[in-house]
Amino acid sequence: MTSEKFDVVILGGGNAGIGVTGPVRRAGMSVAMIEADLLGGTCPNRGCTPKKVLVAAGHALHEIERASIHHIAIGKPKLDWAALIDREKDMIKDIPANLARSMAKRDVAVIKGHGAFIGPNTIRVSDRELEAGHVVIATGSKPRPLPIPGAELMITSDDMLSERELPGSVIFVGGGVIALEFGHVYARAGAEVTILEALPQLLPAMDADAVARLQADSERIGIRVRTAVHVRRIETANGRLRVHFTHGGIERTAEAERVVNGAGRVANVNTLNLAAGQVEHANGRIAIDRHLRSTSNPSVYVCGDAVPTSPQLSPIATYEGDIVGRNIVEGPKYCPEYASMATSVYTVPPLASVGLTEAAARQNGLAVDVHTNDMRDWFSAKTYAETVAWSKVIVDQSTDRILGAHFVGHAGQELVNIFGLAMRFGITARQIRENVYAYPTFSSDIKHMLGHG
Ligand SMILES: Cc1cc2nc3c(=O)[nH]c(=O)nc-3n(C[C@H](O)[C@H](O)[C@H](O)COP(=O)(O)OP(=O)(O)OC[C@H]3O[C@@H](n4cnc5c(N)ncnc54)[C@H](O)[C@@H]3O)c2cc1C
Ligand SMILES: NC(=O)c1ccc[n+]([C@@H]2O[C@H](COP(=O)([O-])OP(=O)(O)OC[C@H]3O[C@@H](n4cnc5c(N)ncnc54)[C@H](O)[C@@H]3O)[C@@H](O)[C@H]2O)c1
Repeated sequence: MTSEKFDVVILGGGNAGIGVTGPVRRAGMSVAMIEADLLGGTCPNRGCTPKKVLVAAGHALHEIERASIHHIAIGKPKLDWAALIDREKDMIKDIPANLARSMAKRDVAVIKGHGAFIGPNTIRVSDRELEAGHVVIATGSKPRPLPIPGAELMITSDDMLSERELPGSVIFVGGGVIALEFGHVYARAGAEVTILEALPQLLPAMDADAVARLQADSERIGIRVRTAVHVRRIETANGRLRVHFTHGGIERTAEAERVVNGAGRVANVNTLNLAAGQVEHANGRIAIDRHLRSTSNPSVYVCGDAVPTSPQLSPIATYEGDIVGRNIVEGPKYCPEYASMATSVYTVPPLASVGLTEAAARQNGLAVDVHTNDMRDWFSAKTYAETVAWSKVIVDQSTDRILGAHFVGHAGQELVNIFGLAMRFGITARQIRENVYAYPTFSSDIKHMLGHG
């Protein structure tokens, strides 16, 4: 076996891995990227992008549901699920080839196959051995394996994005982002949806008041939600699936055609032979320092969903990849900063969030002004007949800076970015209020969301 030499070998060609290539190639380093499956990874092929195509259809159904408020008469809509899945697949089909072209243009050697360590600076892929100055682990995440009998009967988000037949009923184990986003699409398409969440609150990391609004609107469209459950086992029953769980100390069951693993995702690092790479890890979590570097092997960096401590989001994967790339070029100088990273749960209406929740701000002992608004009576919300239009903005009393902003509906998935920008660049609540906004837009409501100062 011959050994090839590269300055940087990247394991994984998703957002994180691609993010690394910019800085290291600009510095003239030689780069190999090993990708076992589709270039682009989860976000464009099995995540954000195809999911949003389904969400857009759910949004259209939501608008149709409220057409009568605008005095538009429409018959009962009928969604052709198989055609929708075909549309989704068609929209993403060229992405891996386009990315391959862009990596070739960047002079990145893309190698197809599964890479794993055979030494601290050596990676094997098929019958090739790559000697690397630096190795980057950008291998993403996979659904959390659940240690319960019948776990193998569950499907995953990958299956939901591919199955051309709409199931009549679905149970989600876990009430996080995947359950809510897909649950909204399925419920609007006509499926019975049940969500079983272990903790007392859906979307446990999100602001409790925002989640309460979203839960109420999810129940309005027929989604059954049970929180604080303990899922015990799953079994087949007359061609369906039966989930056994306890709720309030009482044994219960729920049945559906499909049961989905929506219980979170864990770093996909267990087939990398980390021991051979001298990469310290415990329970599937690689030990890293604040520069995203392995604490035991200084040649190894980690970025994206494979990082066990940061939010698993596509822009964060790209951002961490860029930081790792810059740390490889300049030495370990840069640390990721997550405080102003906005995120959105693409339900219809969406829940969008940036910064601290109210509970976290209060736990930190900060003196805060909390501006909460139910905006359903505001002109903009009434114009569009919004079912939920809610905001909460948390402002630091001493600095007048934004600490957190949370929205349900009211174009919150767009407005949240304005608040992320304000947080990142220290724009104060007063300055946000003073800005002049195009009218009538949802953004023009921002100044009213912040009270009168
Ligand atoms: C259903 C779903 C919807 C989502 N929606 C959103 C959203 O709307 N917004 C958002 O911000 N985030 C969303 N996410 C999260 C987002 O997709 C991820 O955070 C992001 O894609 C992570 O990028 P990554 O590069 O770290 O990992 P990935 O994109 O998963 O890339 C890792 C790559 O490594 C490859 N690989 C793994 N092991 C090896 C190996 N040993 N050798 C070679 N290659 C290997 C894999 O094949 C994969 O291509 C969603 C996720 C899911 C599952
Ligand atoms: N819009 C987006 O940005 C988006 C969309 C989809 C997925 N994602 C990413 O993908 C990742 C995975 O999504 P997800 O929804 O699977 O995870 P999640 O972390 O959002 O939610 C998992 C939920 O499952 C619960 N849970 C865990 N074990 C359980 C059990 N045994 N029984 C019942 N409930 C259980 C958790 O308490 C949590 O509420 C997320 O981290 C998210 O960042 C992002």
